[in-house]
Amino acid sequence: MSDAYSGRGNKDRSVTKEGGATMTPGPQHGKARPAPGGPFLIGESMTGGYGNGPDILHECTIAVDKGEIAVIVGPNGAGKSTGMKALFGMLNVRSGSVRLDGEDITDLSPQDRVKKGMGFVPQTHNIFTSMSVEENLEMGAFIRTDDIRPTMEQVYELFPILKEKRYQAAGELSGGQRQQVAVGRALMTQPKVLMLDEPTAGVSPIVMDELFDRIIEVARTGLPVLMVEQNARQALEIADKGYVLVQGANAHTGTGKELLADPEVRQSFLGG
Ligand SMILES: Nc1ncnc2c1ncn2[C@@H]1O[C@H](COP(=O)(O)OP(=O)(O)OP(=O)(O)O)[C@@H](O)[C@H]1O
Repeated sequence: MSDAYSGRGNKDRSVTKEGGATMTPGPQHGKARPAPGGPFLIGESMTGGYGNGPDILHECTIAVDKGEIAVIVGPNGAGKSTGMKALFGMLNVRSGSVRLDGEDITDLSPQDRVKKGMGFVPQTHNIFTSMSVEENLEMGAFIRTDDIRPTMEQVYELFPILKEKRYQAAGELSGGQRQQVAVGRALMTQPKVLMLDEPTAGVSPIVMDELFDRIIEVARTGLPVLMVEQNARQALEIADKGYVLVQGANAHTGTGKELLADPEVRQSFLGG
């Protein structure tokens, strides 16, 4: 049983009781099973903050495994984005560690983490607005030296509207389409794990549902997806694993289903 799954932060009030959890949770979008050596990507007991500033994260543990969708939810300012940034190497992690496929990457730069297989889509400024859709995808593949066209075709298959608009400036697209460009751009590196910071920010409920469908499709290919979401209820519905963060610490951890059914989570974070 992995500590990460039950959340090791000492304030964690996991709905999944220590030792009692099962590793076949929720929707289970992919066929892959969790590796015996621990989750594919894990930030374990991360404590840290920005620069020399105060700690924002307090022994925060976040993990995602192959074929899974893991979501981070919680109130505004809880440290959700900060948790993602810590995993991606954009934060000073003062204690705790980050491991990718069993390798300790705590000291690697974001650039080196990309080379190791991390795909990260930040919350804002995640596309080049004056460039065409296709140029954005090409930019995404900048670290590759092999033929990128098959990957581009896969992205166009996943997001057909992008193929239609491939010569259009990305800045002219709708909010939901821009998010598709951002996700597509990250997929162009052929990442081993995909991290999305609020992929549905500012889009309509219908577009949100569509984006979630595409994200499920991505996860079904076996690619682990970790995302921060404001739309907690909808995100937990598609989550194999959910983390509720409060004040930079794990407050509740469980399968999406478990969290949705937990009276305290419902009361405090899902509007009853
Ligand atoms: N670049 C930064 N430098 C210093 N402090 C920051 C920085 N970014 C965020 N913070 C602080 O870290 C805390 C957590 O912010 P964070 O953006 O991680 O929360 P969040 O849960 O993602 O919130 P939201 O849902 O509003 O996006 C806040 O107190 C915020 O002011």
